[in-house]
Amino acid sequence: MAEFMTENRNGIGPAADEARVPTVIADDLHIVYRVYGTGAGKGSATAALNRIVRRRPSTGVREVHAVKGVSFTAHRGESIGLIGSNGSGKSTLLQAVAGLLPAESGKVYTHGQPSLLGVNAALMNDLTGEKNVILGGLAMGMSREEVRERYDGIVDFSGINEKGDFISLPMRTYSSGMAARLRFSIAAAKDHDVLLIDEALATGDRSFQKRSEARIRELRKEAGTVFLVSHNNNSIRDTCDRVLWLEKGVLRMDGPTEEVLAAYEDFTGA
Ligand SMILES: Nc1ncnc2c1ncn2[C@@H]1O[C@H](COP(=O)(O)OP(=O)(O)OP(=O)(O)O)[C@@H](O)[C@H]1O
Repeated sequence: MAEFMTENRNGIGPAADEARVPTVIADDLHIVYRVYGTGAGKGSATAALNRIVRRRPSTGVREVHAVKGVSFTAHRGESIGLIGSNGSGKSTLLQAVAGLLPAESGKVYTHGQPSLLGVNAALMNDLTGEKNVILGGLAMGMSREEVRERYDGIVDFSGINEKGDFISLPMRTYSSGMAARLRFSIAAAKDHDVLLIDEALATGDRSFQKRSEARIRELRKEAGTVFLVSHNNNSIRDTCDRVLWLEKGVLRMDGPTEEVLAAYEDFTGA
């Protein structure tokens, strides 16, 4: 890994690079999804039954090459935005950094345990918000004592109780925005080595977004690295100092937020 630590892909000189601690290194990373049973026109139940009866293998494996040779080095204290058109590979890259998707080739190195905070982060719908706060805290490695100490802070931050005592109701009674806010609040209660956020900010209302942006800035100060996937350029502008722009799985640009956003806005005509 040492050889990657001096690598300079962010326009920063080797001396400055050495002083900084790398937290995530992606080295020529390729991610390929395989979708089985996609033989054109052969997806019907009758066709499947015929194949089973004749003991023929299922037709067609379609490969989706979602991330193509991406390399970058992230450092402690950085907040990095991931931008790009729909389907450009942002969520896939985030999941690979979180260790949830295997690399087809290339490698991801991480310092510490990355935590993925996405709109799909698993909370239990049938349990109350209160129980989910406790379980979520324990699942992130907090002690019972720490969870107890931070419980009120998490609930206040989420704003779930602003419109009544929702925290004692099952999560299935929450709107999607409320659920996303609670997820963010649980995850943000802990100092993460590497915090990966997928569109979480887009789901809350404006005042919650402001609070989350402030919390992301704090997390950065507390020496973590934050990755944020968002289609909202203003959220990226407010929170990130560096941006990776993916297009069709390829890392098209990696640099300071304003430079990359300007090029991206040119590209999208925004
Ligand atoms: N589970 C999956 N199986 C097969 N293909 C997938 C799967 N998930 C994503 N893909 C494909 O991988 C590519 C990248 O998808 P990904 O979700 O990473 O893009 P994205 O940049 O996050 O998109 P968006 O901005 O729309 O959320 C797309 O072509 C998508 O169709």
